Amino acid sequence: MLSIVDLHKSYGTTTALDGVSLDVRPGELVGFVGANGAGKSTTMRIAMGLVAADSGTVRWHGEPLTFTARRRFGYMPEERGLYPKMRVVEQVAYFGRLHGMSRADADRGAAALIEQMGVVAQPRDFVQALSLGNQQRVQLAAALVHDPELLVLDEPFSGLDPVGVDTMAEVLRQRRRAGCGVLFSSHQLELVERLCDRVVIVRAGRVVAQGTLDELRATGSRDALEVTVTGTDDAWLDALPGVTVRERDGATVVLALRDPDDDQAVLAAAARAGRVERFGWRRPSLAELYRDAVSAGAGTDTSEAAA
Ligand SMILES: Nc1ncnc2c1ncn2[C@@H]1O[C@H](COP(=O)(O)OP(=O)(O)OP(=O)(O)O)[C@@H](O)[C@H]1O
Repeated sequence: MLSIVDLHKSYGTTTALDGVSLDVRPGELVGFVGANGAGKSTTMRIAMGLVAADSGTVRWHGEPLTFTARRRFGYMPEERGLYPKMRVVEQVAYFGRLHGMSRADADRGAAALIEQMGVVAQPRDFVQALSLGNQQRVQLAAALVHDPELLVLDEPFSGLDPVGVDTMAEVLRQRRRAGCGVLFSSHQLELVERLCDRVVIVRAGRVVAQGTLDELRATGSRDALEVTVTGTDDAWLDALPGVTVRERDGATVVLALRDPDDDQAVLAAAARAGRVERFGWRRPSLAELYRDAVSAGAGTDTSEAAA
């Protein structure tokens, strides 16, 4: 297990990290989300030993991280790091050898991964001749070739086409099944919601929420009531105390109820006003949970470390 504990990091007067703690367990996909500049890349760089923290620790299975342990990690940096004048398979195999693989194993592993990642290229093509999305697939292959125990991926989905996203997601699921822990950052919250076992939300260098989606739902946004009524305007809502309109879209309103047991009164009022086409509770999406967590005053951390 990777344990990141209370990382602090400043660049001059800019506080990049202000006490970030998170864990990544074997066989677990953890989504790392937060606004631009929130501190995701800095956390990942410190975990990979590329940047020194001002304070805090990074542990691997309870021990301080060593160079040998880090060789068992796979990393996809945000700034990417391919050699443009190397050929595609040669490039991936090179990363394998850097992680201690024999030439034969690295060559074999590289060729298999290039195929699995669906890279559109000839083996003898130079990396620089590939489209950005294909370079990104090569970059993931380079992070995976030595069969790492932990993957740290900085925005692996950005810039991929929909098929590339599916391929990348399936590869990550496979690694999870094989017991690999995965920490990846992303701004694509629907994807994170679909893929992750746990989510860590960071804001201005602090973790403001972390846990499974159910844990976040238990402490974050309450469920919303979605009602579609035709043949009327919104006036039927006026007489309902304790009901707030969160969203409106044509005949559909999304409501927050102070007392969830008032839902039957809402249904009765809607039926009196017009034709009720749809009525039901909706669980908050990760996007809604995220908005709640990063809004001022949020501070929900359901991790054991925070308990
Ligand atoms: N090398 C650096 N020198 C100075 N400031 C830096 C450096 N690296 C990061 N920062 C600052 O630290 C803060 C955190 O940046 P970081 O790149 O970790 O955010 P992020 O969450 O990865 O953002 P994004 O989603 O845009 O990639 C930002 O204010 C950034 O400007």
